[in-house]
Amino acid sequence: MKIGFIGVGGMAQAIIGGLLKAKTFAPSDIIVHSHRLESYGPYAKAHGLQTAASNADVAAASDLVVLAVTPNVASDVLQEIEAQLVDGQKTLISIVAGLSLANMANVVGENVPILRTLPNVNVEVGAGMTAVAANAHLTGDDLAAALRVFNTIGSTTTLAEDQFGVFSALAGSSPAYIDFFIDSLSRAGVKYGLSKDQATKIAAQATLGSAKMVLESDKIPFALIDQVASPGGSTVAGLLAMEEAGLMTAVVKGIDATIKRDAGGPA
Ligand SMILES: NC(=O)C1=CN([C@@H]2O[C@H](COP(=O)(O)OP(=O)(O)OC[C@H]3O[C@@H](n4cnc5c(N)ncnc54)[C@H](O)[C@@H]3O)[C@@H](O)[C@H]2O)C=CC1
Ligand SMILES: O=C(O)[C@@H]1CCC=N1
Repeated sequence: MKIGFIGVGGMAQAIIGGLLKAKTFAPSDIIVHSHRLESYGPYAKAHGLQTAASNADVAAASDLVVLAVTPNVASDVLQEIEAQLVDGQKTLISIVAGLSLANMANVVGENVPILRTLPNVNVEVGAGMTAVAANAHLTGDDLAAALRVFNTIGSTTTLAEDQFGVFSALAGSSPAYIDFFIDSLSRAGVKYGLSKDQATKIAAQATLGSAKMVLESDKIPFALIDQVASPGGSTVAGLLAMEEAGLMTAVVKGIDATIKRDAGGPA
């Protein structure tokens, strides 16, 4: 089975990196094309991937065709590959935020099996979180093959398309927000004399462990907060100071802005 990527930017490289680490595909079964050979050529060579001369050539050579371009060019690119997809023999996988199954079918035809996905950058280390929605033509072994791509590089969840906006904020964009939090913790460590490198490792490991506790213990986050905050202790003093500075409101406002922009609002 061959998988082709149209667009070889940050997200496509995160997916390819995860797939290579998980050995889901051999490098020679991954085909790439983007619009600037000088940027994707050296990347493909370094990882032993095949390159194609055009978007249409990627689609012609692949069983799974991953659309990984920015939303503003997605429709034009789909028009370029429509002839390769129209007979319904290949599966189109989109990672484009805000692009619906109906939008895609309007361009490539109603018979094409399509998986709409919204992965996050953590797929690169096999710890991704990907939302998926399949159209009616993607079933059986073809659906299993498309889902396997994302199941080998993290978790997947099937989602109604009208929930992709909130998912995109909570999982697609949130690695940036969580990294912002880790960097803020780390900076506070630097304020008190730790080196940036050591403070970042400490903050990142604490974040990783806390996420594991939420996923693996049967406790909700608030119960875990109470477990850490000793009566009369330092943690409750910190929590109250963070809340006075508006941490929860800041996070919710950030998610509001993310969802608004994903829905086509102003930047
Ligand atoms: N960065 C992230 O964490 C996530 C991104 N996404 C989606 O992934 C898609 C790509 O995002 P990024 O990788 O962040 O952007 P990027 O700007 O890093 O990559 C876009 C790629 O598309 C290529 N491209 C542009 N026009 C093209 C054309 N006409 N034909 C072929 N290739 C073309 C560019 O050369 C580049 O390789 C977007 O639609 C975004 O919504 C989805 C989930 C998470
Ligand atoms: O920033 C963006 O538009 C994309 C969508 C989710 C993550 N990155």
